Amino acid sequence: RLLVYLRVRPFFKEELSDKEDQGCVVIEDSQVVKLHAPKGSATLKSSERGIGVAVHKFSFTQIFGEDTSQNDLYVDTVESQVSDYLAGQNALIFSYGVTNAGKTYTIQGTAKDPGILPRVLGTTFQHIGRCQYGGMDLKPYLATDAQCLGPEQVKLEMNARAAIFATSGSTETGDFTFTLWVACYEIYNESVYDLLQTTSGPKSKKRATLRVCEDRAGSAYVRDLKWINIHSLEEANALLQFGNKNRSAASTKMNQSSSRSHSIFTMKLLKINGNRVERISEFSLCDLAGSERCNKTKTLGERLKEAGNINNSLLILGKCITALRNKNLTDKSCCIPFRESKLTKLFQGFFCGKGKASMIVNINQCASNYDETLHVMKFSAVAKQVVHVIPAISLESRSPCLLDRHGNPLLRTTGTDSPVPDGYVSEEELLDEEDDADVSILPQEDLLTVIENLRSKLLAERRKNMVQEMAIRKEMGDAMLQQLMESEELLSQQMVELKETHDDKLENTFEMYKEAFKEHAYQCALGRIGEDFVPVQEFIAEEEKVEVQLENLVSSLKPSTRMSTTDQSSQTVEVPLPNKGTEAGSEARYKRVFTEKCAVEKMCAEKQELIMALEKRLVGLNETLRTVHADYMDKSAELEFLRSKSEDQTKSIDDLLRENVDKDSEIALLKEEVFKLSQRSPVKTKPKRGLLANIRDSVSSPRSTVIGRTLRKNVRATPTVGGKPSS
Ligand SMILES: Nc1ncnc2c1ncn2[C@@H]1O[C@H](COP(=O)(O)OP(=O)(O)OP(=O)(O)O)[C@@H](O)[C@H]1O
Repeated sequence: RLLVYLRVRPFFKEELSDKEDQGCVVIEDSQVVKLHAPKGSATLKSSERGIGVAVHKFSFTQIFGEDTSQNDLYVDTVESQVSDYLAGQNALIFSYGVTNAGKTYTIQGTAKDPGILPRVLGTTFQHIGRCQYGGMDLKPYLATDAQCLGPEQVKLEMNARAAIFATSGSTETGDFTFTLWVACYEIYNESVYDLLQTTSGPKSKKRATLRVCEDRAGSAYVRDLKWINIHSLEEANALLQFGNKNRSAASTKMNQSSSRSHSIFTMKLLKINGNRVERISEFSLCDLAGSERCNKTKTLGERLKEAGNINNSLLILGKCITALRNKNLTDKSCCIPFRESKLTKLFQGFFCGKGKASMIVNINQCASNYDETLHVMKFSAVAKQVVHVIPAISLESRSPCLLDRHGNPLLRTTGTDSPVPDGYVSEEELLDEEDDADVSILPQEDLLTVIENLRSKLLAERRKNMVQEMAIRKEMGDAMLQQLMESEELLSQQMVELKETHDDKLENTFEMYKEAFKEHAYQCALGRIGEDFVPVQEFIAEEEKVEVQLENLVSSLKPSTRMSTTDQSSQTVEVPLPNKGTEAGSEARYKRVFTEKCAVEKMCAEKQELIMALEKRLVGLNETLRTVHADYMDKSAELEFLRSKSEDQTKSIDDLLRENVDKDSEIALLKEEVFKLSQRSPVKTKPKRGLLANIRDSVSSPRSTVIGRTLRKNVRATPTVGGKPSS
């Protein structure tokens, strides 16, 4: 079985302060972990709608919590594979997870706390000890073989070493039996780049891309990859640094894409007996690109590009792993789409008997990453069920072939020879050589086979492209739909918020008016009280005075009634006139009342001003209200537009899917037709150039339309009249 380990990264301080710790990852025991969907995650929302569940349970070969040291991880995961590698087996370790989950930390580690790779190198050098092969003339060749280099080539190898280590590269000679060669490369956007390439040309020069080819036995290798012979752990570390520097320099050019490229470090250990290479074992470590599905913040254009390339490798890896799990393979690997990406092409051997592969899954525990982490875990669950169904090839049958400096077989080492006949050129190599070799020199049967192969390859390629396009379109459609749904949700949320603030504002305004009116009424009442108010003592004093005056009046009237009426004219009626003291009191009272009246008037004027200001504010608020209302109407219209657009998109996706189904059936028909034609018509030997042109024509236009193909076929099938084509 494929060994699948899980490593959980500890939280960073910033993550804790951002409340990322919501108990999403719960390690039950050394093999079982539970994932709890946090608030706001799509998983939780779906589960609330009755789709899926909020808690998932996963099991692994072994789980490493956040306290696991680099050494413990190494000992428990890789050490046994390193022992196998030193004994001659091949091994592959790859790390998988989202960006920032700790993949690079696990593979490379830090200077203080080295990861798996430096530890593997350390163990290897410990094993080799002083038994190193002194020369530099035995080097790995293609996928599994070795080459004996001539003096000139050795010189070149020494220069390559010197360019990296800045030393002469000379080594002591002695009784050595091992030699270690390493290479380092990355795959970005389906292009392979050498990370040990020393730049000699202009800085702006584009990095050279390398090709993935197959050797005679069908094993994949990277052509022209730089292999460096290293003699110590220090050299290994220096080389790693060199590779990392190259990677980061390139990543700035590629828009910080280091986490979106797969970086692979491969070492080949040659065991040498005298001047014979007894065996070669390979150990590869791959730091995969971040597995996030790029549907969060990227623009559609970017997403399309990456969905079609970088993540395509991961997609194909996922497909291969799923197919490996599903298929009970016997000896065929054709159903597994290894060839659909560079990464899987290179990994293929490890799933088909070349060696053992194991995967370290890295996750962080952040709530905001939950959905992506769940995706990673689901992938891992499938991977864990992969069984290495093809038995490992025995060491004897893997004895390398030794070639001379020109690549011709020098001598066969022990073990059974490869069943592949000498002079056999693999299809891949044939295609690779297409630019500089004339295939028409091949015998007729071979040519026919090549044509057949090319034709089926072309069809497969077209089909693959179509399927890929469909997948991309579907992903795009889903992403757009998701985006539309999100914006719809956002807009309705905004609307609710707008309504709420609007209501709040209205309520505030009403309250303000109410208060103002209350205040106004109160002030008016106060004013009225001020006008009518007479202090009680004054009132009583006044009452007493009136009584006294009345009494005076009554008493003064009494004698006059006793007098004759004739005297009435001369009689002076004593009208009670205010005495001096009473006059002064009235004046004072008048003054006080007047002052109070003035104060009240002033207060009234102020209140009037306040009312005016409030009225003005009310007008302003009404204006805002009107604007908000207009905004609201606009947003509603926009929402309506987006909704109808989304419906259109869904409709067009449906059309495309339908179209693709039609295309599939068309391909099937064409295939049938081709098959019938090839059976019906005896093959005519065509002139070399013409045939080559035909092959090139059919190979060089994989994207030509169905109509184009039909036309070509018709032209070829046109009957000839007197040896000349009829018009
Ligand atoms: N187990 C761990 N213990 C302590 N720190 C860790 C651990 N794992 C990762 N880190 C730290 O977390 C950060 C991110 O890790 P790393 O760069 O390895 O993530 P990654 O998955 O490789 O990201 P990318 O895909 O971008 O390369 C680094 O600073 C690393 O030092």
